[in-house]
Amino acid sequence: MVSSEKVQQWKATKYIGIIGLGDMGLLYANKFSDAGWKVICCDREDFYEDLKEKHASAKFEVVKNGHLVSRRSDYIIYSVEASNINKIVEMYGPSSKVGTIVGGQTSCKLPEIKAFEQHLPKDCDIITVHSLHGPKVNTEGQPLVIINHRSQYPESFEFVDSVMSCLKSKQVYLTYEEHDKITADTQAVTHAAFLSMGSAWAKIKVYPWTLGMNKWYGGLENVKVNISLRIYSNKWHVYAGLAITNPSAHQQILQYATSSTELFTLMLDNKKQGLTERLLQARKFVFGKHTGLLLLDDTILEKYSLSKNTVNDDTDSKPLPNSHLSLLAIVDSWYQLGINPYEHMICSTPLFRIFLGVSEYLFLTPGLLEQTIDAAIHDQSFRKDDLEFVISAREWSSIVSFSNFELYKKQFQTVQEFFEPMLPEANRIGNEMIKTILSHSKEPLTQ
Ligand SMILES: NC(=O)C1=CN([C@@H]2O[C@H](COP(=O)(O)OP(=O)(O)OC[C@H]3O[C@@H](n4cnc5c(N)ncnc54)[C@H](OP(=O)(O)O)[C@@H]3O)[C@@H](O)[C@H]2O)C=CC1
Ligand SMILES: O=C(O)C(=O)Cc1ccc(O)cc1
Repeated sequence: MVSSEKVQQWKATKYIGIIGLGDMGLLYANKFSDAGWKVICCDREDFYEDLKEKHASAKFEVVKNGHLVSRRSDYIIYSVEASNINKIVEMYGPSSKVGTIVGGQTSCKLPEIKAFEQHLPKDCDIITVHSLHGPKVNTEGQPLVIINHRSQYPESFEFVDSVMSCLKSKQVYLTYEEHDKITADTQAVTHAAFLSMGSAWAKIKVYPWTLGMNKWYGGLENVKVNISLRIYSNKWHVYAGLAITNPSAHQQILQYATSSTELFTLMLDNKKQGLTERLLQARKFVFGKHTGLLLLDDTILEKYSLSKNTVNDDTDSKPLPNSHLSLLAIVDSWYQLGINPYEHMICSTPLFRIFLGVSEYLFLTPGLLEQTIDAAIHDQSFRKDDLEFVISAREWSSIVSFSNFELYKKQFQTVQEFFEPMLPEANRIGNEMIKTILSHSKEPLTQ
């Protein structure tokens, strides 16, 4: 434990540098400078004048480029696009002050670590981080991974730990290999599922919340819509970077597409027994040891709809039962890959916990799985949607496995444009929904 005198001395003498003043860089710059650390930031040189003016009254300093940040900082954090990390570290890394500590915020650590090893002077230590949440989520209590990759100075690790402690996040210490394996299981496949839902709706030109009580109605459906649109309201490079640059993620996303295809085929072939047996095995593997309360309650989530309809508007219609293919497929994927999602809670993002929560609800609410299988086999109402969903899941998997950033961007932005008019409203409702879900799960899910 570092003494408070020591921390005060560091705050008075040391500088934290942030290269990349985008959403996450700005979050860190504000948090660290509010906590009394001296912070120097930069973004691209072209933005310097604008940023200097925009942040004129901030507690942190804006400088022209990464060289100027690097030569003065005692801890440098690269908070830039994953696909550019090598180029940017190559550019500014050699300007790092002698003996400084360097880290980054990119979501997959292998390319970042490689870039640091290749371009940083040998006298620099490498201690890198990853906040497992988006820039608008309260940092308190959320997982924050700290990777002590190379430190030759005894105080380096304590220093980074002290700086990070002002985020009040749950600090988790891993190697970069452990980090990348876990986040492939949690983040990458979660995003693949919600990206596929969104692109399926966009392809059939459906805004699901406009169909009244008839279709896509209820708490589980609200989660699907709100989380999907939340992802599409963000920047494509965040999702592309963490999926494409992480080799383990390719396998997870491919399994998700394969599970979707195989379950859908069983539905088309009317193989109720085969479908039931496969899903019961998956349930036993993933939720077999589950005890206690479920994380999510469908009724809590019912009010977070983008729909302007109220139940009374549609009293004659009954919601059509959904096959919930996207949720069946994730539990099947975990089973096929031998992943216990509860073991990854230390490194979970809010979206992953919500995805696990809705899957848990579907598989563990008495009678709901049986009712869903019945609908999947006998009711054709969601067949067209499910077909598009399967195609979308396979498309995303191909794009990721071919490491095609350009196609990823194009596919993402096409869907984004389709939902554009609704994104601000979806974000507002999604934020409220997430707040409610997180406040109902103070303790992370346990088994
Ligand atoms: N957003 C999220 O939810 C999370 C993101 N991350 C990761 O954190 C990193 C940053 O993400 P985020 O803040 O969302 O992304 P942003 O796009 O908001 O921020 C990245 C910033 O870096 C700037 N940049 C690019 N090149 C340079 C350069 N040579 N010198 C200085 N700045 C440069 C970018 O400018 P320009 O836009 O012009 O390229 C941009 O402003 C990514 O690797 C992301 O994967 C991690 C956790 C959560
Ligand atoms: O919660 C999620 O999965 C998000 O979408 C936000 C996010 C994006 C990238 C990260 O590296 C961490 C969190």
